[in-house]
Amino acid sequence: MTIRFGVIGTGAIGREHMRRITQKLLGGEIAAVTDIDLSAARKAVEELGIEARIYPEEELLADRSIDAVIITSWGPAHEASVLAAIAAGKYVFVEKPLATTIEGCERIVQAEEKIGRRMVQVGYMRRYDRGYQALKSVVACGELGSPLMVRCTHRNAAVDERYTTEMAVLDTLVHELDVTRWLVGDDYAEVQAVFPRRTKYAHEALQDPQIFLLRTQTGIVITAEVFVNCRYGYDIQCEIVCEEGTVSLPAEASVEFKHDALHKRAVPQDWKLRFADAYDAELQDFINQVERCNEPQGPSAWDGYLATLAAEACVRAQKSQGWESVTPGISQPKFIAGRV
Ligand SMILES: NC(=O)C1=CN([C@@H]2O[C@H](COP(=O)(O)OP(=O)(O)OC[C@H]3O[C@@H](n4cnc5c(N)ncnc54)[C@H](O)[C@@H]3O)[C@@H](O)[C@H]2O)C=CC1
Ligand SMILES: O=C1[C@H](O)[C@H](O)[C@@H](O)[C@H](O)[C@H]1O
Repeated sequence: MTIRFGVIGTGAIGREHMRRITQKLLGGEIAAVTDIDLSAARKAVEELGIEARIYPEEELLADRSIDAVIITSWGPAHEASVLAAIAAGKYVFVEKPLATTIEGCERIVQAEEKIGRRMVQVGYMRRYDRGYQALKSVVACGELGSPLMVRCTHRNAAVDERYTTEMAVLDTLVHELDVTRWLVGDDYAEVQAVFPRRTKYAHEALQDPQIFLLRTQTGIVITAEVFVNCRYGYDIQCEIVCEEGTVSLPAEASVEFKHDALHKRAVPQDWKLRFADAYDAELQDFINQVERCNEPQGPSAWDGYLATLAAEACVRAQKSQGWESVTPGISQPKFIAGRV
């Protein structure tokens, strides 16, 4: 059976996911697309050279021939589309964030709870990256003892004038917020923000770089740096310090040069390439589960809620410069309990 997908939002990553499902992955096809700007949807279909229906979101979600939806619209639009897709009985892959408000995430978690099964997978693709999966295996097997500290770095070469101080959390740090709790198997208790000296390459309204301290419920302390005008490339680092040793995310495989008295290797420049295999793996997993009428196995609505909850506390910490607590307002659904 080929899973017929409807895509909601045909911008940068929406087109990326349409291309990978059409040209690379197995078992899925793009049967319908929509966008708040239908001409953008039409252009995306034409560029990909596929036959797909183009119609408003309401019609797409009412179309019984569509098995599942992929939501790659602008973050604030996610909640409404996810809730409508669940109500229409369609499986949902939604790009991060699950929703841009805690209340929106709670409504989605409760909508799933009402039907008693998972329908949603959130696009926190780093859990599908082989390097992060290797990190998690080492921590989980306990050969280094318990994790005590984690050091993360999330650096982009440059961002434009529209990028804000809050987006450093809501768009960027949110990847570390999801993947780190998954790596150490522990949830956050409190967070703090520290602002170093600003780089001259940050536009006037942007604090850059930023450092976040997060303490988990068992006392693990995570230092997460976000630096979005680092100039030299897209540099993602993660080191976990345990009682008897450390384990680090491997650098992406790339050739090494020894030339002209220098020993050098390339730094990745683009998140699309750095995590290309992880995007493929998360969507192939989603396709496979939907094909078997199984619940999605990737990051759940509950994971998406906890990421947004921590992100919201980080945004509060940006303003207060003090410790801000991370306290869930709802309980974990029973059908998700114990799954990390
Ligand atoms: N997992 C990852 O590594 C990445 C995730 N993302 C996430 O994907 C989402 C989209 O990001 P981009 O593709 O970079 O944005 P974009 O701005 O390139 O595309 C967004 C598209 O959504 C459409 N749109 C906006 N509101 C809509 C609505 N209410 N209904 C339908 N369509 C609507 C816009 O017209 C546009 O075509 C964001 O949530 C972003 O955080 C983006 C880049 C990487
Ligand atoms: O989701 C993403 C990308 O995956 C990059 O990791 C971030 O740097 C970017 O800010 C965000 O849009």
